Amino acid sequence: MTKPRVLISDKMDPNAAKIFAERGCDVDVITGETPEQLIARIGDYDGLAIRSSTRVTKEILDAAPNLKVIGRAGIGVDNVDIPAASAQGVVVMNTPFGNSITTAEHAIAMIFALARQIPEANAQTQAGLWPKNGFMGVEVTGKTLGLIGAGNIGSIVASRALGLKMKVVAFDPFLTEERAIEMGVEKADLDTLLAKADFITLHTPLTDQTRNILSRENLAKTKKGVRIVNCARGGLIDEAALKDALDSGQVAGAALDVFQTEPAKESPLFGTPNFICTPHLGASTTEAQVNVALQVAEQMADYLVNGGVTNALNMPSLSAEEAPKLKPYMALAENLGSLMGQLTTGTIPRISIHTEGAAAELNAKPIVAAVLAGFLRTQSDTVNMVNAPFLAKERGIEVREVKTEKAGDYHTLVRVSVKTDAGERSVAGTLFGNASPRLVEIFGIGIEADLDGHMMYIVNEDAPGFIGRIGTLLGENGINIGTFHLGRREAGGEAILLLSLDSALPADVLEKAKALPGVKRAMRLAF
Ligand SMILES: NC(=O)c1ccc[n+]([C@@H]2O[C@H](COP(=O)([O-])OP(=O)(O)OC[C@H]3O[C@@H](n4cnc5c(N)ncnc54)[C@H](O)[C@@H]3O)[C@@H](O)[C@H]2O)c1
Ligand SMILES: O=C(O)CC[C@@H](O)C(=O)O
Repeated sequence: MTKPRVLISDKMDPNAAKIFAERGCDVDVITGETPEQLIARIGDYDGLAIRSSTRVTKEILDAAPNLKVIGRAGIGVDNVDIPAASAQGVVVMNTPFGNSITTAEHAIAMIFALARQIPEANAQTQAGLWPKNGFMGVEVTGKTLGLIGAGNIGSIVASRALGLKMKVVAFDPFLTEERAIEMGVEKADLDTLLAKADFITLHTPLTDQTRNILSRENLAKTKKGVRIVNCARGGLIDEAALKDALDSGQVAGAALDVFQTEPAKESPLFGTPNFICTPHLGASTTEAQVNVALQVAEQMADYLVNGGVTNALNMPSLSAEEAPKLKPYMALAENLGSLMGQLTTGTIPRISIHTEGAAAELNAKPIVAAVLAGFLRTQSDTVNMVNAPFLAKERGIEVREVKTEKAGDYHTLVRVSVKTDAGERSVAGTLFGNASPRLVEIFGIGIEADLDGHMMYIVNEDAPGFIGRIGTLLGENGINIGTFHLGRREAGGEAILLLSLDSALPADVLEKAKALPGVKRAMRLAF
């Protein structure tokens, strides 16, 4: 088996390259390239490991037919076009915890830097001014910290602030009352936070809801003399309004690690008294960079080598322990989806995936994704488990998951049903010996068959002599039958025949099969 190839395109701790090599990947470290250079190179790689400098655009993805995974050594993935990656079936992963402590500590450092004006005092002291009387600070003890965003980083900031004897008021629409109590913070709405906080620190992603969360209007609602820290994302604060608020004294100090446009080589805020900044250094500690580099390499190698999925933003997680257990189910699910896709025509408004018995105890998301991939691959050969759920949504297909823990006739069963113009139709399969996928039902008719390679599907009237006729037709045309499976509703009623063939069925032979007496439907299948 050829080794997966990985490109590390941003400056990253050398442990990442070491881990990739140890886990069976060929790795190249080529940083600082232009987008054009990356476009020329990326076609050779299965994995791309990045920090924040590489922008993974649709143009780069279009030039990357072999790419399977993008790994962000860090949290924010705003430099990756995730919809384009998903559409192309590329998994996007991040390392959501590796730099949280470091970034939280940067926010705390910024709070102190503002409270005691350390950068400016340092600059003037080193300029020989000894400005002993120019820098009257404030204590943080007893002050109220307004936390906007109480996730991983926000909650670490809150615990550090509580240790510094600050009171913490948090605004986060997803923060429950119980979690707020556990964190020791007061849950508040945004206006209350703005009115109460002596310091405000932001820890949300940049979304349509959080963009300009500190807008001109909201800055005007703050307590006069508030100090503001942003170590999350540029765009959360209206920078022009912040400049005016600093000038007017409404805001006594502001510390930004992140800017609306980065790299921020110029800004109206530069040079404003009581404004301090760092060049997106929130995650820049030795510890955090080792953490995220190790994590991203482990996660990406696990995916490329074993199929394990951790911290993916566009695919359900699948641990390396779960992967082997789920693997035969995913093969079964994909085959059932593919069978259904080949047997049905017209628009499909709904697909239901029903797991029963042992299958119902498993993580259903990968099974569902595999059914959809199999189903949609009959319409497009670029479909995989990553983009299938997005494509299904795009095509207006409602996807339902149903679980029945009690086993029926089979100890484990996956059933795929679709809504068609002719009503609900379903196919079902099981695993023999917990390992071998086996079809057990087509459209209400019991039939046991392996779905593999070239196959032929026939619906006919159950009558004597039919099997001989089809055998003769195939034999006369040099087509060898591998396996032969029969099922019927009742004697003399509708019967189905599934044949595995040693070679593809030519179109003219298919036409002759369709013309045989009693044949209602005949088609080629491929798995
Ligand atoms: N400066 C840096 O170098 C650096 C380093 C790491 C992370 N970050 C950034 O810090 C931010 C926070 O990271 P995290 O790991 O804590 O993320 P997280 O997902 O754990 O937490 C984000 C929190 O924001 C909350 N939130 C979402 N929408 C909100 C809204 N409209 N109003 C208020 N709260 C809202 C969420 O409920 C969640 O609790 C991210 O933007 C990340 O990219 C920056
Ligand atoms: O890689 C970096 O230095 C920045 C990381 C940070 O912005 C993140 O979102 O993790």
